[in-house]
Amino acid sequence: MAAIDLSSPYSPARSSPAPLSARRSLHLLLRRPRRPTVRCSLDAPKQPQGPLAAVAAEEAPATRKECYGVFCTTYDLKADEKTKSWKSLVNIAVSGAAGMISNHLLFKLASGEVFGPDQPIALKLLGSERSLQALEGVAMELEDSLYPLLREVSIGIDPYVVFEDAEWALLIGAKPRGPGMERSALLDINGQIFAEQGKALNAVASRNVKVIVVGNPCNTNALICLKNAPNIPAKNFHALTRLDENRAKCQLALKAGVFYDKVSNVTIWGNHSTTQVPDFLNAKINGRPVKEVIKDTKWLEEEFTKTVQKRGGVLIEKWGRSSAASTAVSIVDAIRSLVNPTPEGDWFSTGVYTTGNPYGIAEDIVFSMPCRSKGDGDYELVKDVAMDDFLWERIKKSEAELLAEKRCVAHLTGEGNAFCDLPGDTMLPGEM
Ligand SMILES: NC(=O)C1=CN([C@@H]2O[C@H](COP(=O)(O)OP(=O)(O)OC[C@H]3O[C@@H](n4cnc5c(N)ncnc54)[C@H](OP(=O)(O)O)[C@@H]3O)[C@@H](O)[C@H]2O)C=CC1
Ligand SMILES: O=C([O-])CC(=O)C(=O)O
Repeated sequence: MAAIDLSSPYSPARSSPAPLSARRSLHLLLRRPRRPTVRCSLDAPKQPQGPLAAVAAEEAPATRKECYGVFCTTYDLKADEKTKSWKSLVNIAVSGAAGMISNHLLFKLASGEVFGPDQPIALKLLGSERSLQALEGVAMELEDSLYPLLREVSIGIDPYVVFEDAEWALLIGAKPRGPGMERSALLDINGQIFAEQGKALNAVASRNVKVIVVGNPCNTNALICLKNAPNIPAKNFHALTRLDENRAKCQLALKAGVFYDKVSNVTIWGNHSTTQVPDFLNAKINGRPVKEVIKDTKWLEEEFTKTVQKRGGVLIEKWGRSSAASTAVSIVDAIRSLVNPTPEGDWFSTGVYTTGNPYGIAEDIVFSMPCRSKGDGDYELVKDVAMDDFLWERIKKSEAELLAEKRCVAHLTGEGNAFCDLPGDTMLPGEM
């Protein structure tokens, strides 16, 4: 059995690379000032649940060895033939972990389909006071799923604790835009969340943490986050536009009558909003330019573009809630595109910091562009894509929207007073 230091606020498996004899445990991590980690069981008899469990345990003597359930079992992985070739533990932080997208994503992460069957992971789940109880439920479901690669689960409400040593941060939690709410108000409320989380990542995450911002408006949230994390390379921050790319591939496949694995080189340019530009000029079907395969230019310019831009809203009308499962799949795709080499000749779309971009896009915003990866978690921009007037005109509109969003959050990026002059038709894909 691994020795357990209950006087330490951190678990023995916390540092990375973790010893392979790492303890599998479920922690409950609460607000600063940091407290001793509480190891508790979600089904422990006579133990209070939720925040009370932490309080009760905190009052307990430091030597009290409370530990229940499967996450407290100590495994000597070296002794297990199957795990001899496993890599070091990877710490993955997820915010909005009790939300709908996370409810799909966490199980994919734990199954091994994202990082691979030889990659043990620790999940560090960020919620809030309002979601802590639900977060415990999520942790219980993870517990009951018996994933061999899931070595550690922590839940908490303080990003400075939950993001400690995170090597990936999947930032999903954000307030949804309610009826009658101005987009500027949404930018401000969510911007504050991402400013705080950027600061927390800057303070406690791995220096090379890769950050994928999902919570909307994700491009500008990503910009706010990176501006508040000056010690982390700006290049490491992404805004999720992979769902838009997947939606575009699906529409092109439908129109051409092919399966969607025949569609490649699809770029989403710009903002994850209704100004996004799905690029059919450079996209390919069966290795041939889309325009050679789909001769209906009017459809490409009008219907295809609009369908992709508004897909999220149509789905909400039908389903009554926003895309959650397909968003989780697209987060998986986005991560896999960074940890696996991009197939020869192809690329993927992701919203990245524009500094030094070769396309003439305004500097200092987060803009979706075509990228490639060697599979090391990093990426490079694809430089040789064609541009025409149709594409460029629309790219400039999305750029203008992002520049307006940026002016609106200047108070959160350290660039002075905010001035909000957002274009009237600015909308998220999920809005109609
Ligand atoms: N980029 C993309 O392609 C897509 C982005 N999205 C965006 O992802 C985000 C999450 O979506 P989804 O999981 O479906 O949403 P849910 O409503 O299911 O969950 C969102 C989570 O956000 C958290 N949250 C943070 N701050 C607030 C707040 N002020 N008020 C209310 N909730 C808050 C809540 O968790 P807690 O209480 O724990 O903080 C909640 O669990 C949304 O912003 C959505 O617009 C959705 C689809 C596609
Ligand atoms: O607007 C939303 O919350 C949903 C969204 O981003 C999408 O479906 O692309």
